[in-house]
Amino acid sequence: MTVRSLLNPLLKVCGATAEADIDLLAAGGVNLVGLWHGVPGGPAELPLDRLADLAAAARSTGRLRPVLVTFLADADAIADAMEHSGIEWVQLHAYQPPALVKALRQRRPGAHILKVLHVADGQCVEKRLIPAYERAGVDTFLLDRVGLNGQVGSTGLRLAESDVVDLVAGMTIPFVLAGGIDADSRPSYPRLSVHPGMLGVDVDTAARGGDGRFDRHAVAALTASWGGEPETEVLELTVPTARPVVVGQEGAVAP
Ligand SMILES: O=C(O)c1ccccc1N[C@@H]1O[C@H](COP(=O)(O)O)[C@@H](O)[C@H]1O
Repeated sequence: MTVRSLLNPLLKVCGATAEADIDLLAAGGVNLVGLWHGVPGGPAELPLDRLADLAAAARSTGRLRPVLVTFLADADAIADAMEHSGIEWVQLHAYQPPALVKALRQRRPGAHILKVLHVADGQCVEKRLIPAYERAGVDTFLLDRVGLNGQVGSTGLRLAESDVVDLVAGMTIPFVLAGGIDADSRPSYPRLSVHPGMLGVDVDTAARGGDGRFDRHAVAALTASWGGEPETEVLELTVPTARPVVVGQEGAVAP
């Protein structure tokens, strides 16, 4: 086991669809790239072979870790996509139950499972399920806002720190913050951004320009504000005052 110290959160950017996206995000200092599979009708949806191509392209940069982002609710289909693409991190971005997490954990024991918790009208929809998700094998929770019409994912709507700070206090595993994160939003999270359990931030809308494509200036502004340190360098740091995270095998991060 390695004790890991993060000076800044990891930066994840979601929805790459081309090798040029991967190059832009890697050059911009991003740590994790979200690749969609099983997001029906989504503009960044990838068939399995493209998922595998882009995952390989991300790994080949030496700094970008691919994350499968999915609405799928079938553990075997998710595990098959992970096996096919070689992706070890998965973001369950919908209302998949703890039983699915448990089944996926059995199929992929070394995977890093991120489970999204949705916040609507200031309340976490899955609040009562948090202990069950932890027992089922979730590694990290991802906090995101539900859109005004029930939209899930890429709402561009900011979470209020006061809505989630108590929620985070009851968790036994790390969390990633999402929902309208941009280069100016860090001061809105004075407590969460220094919380020992905060593993990273996840961004879609604010990484893009007016044309909907990733924009290198927007990505550079996110990196400057939120961090995005190379994981390999982070692993070598030992700063007593930084937030500690324990890293087990490659890709498995636990508190
Ligand atoms: O980006 C999407 O459209 C998307 C689709 C399906 C699942 C997740 C998706 N994105 C996630 O949305 C949040 C926050 O996005 P934003 O910065 O508020 O636009 C983030 O967790 C993305 O992974």
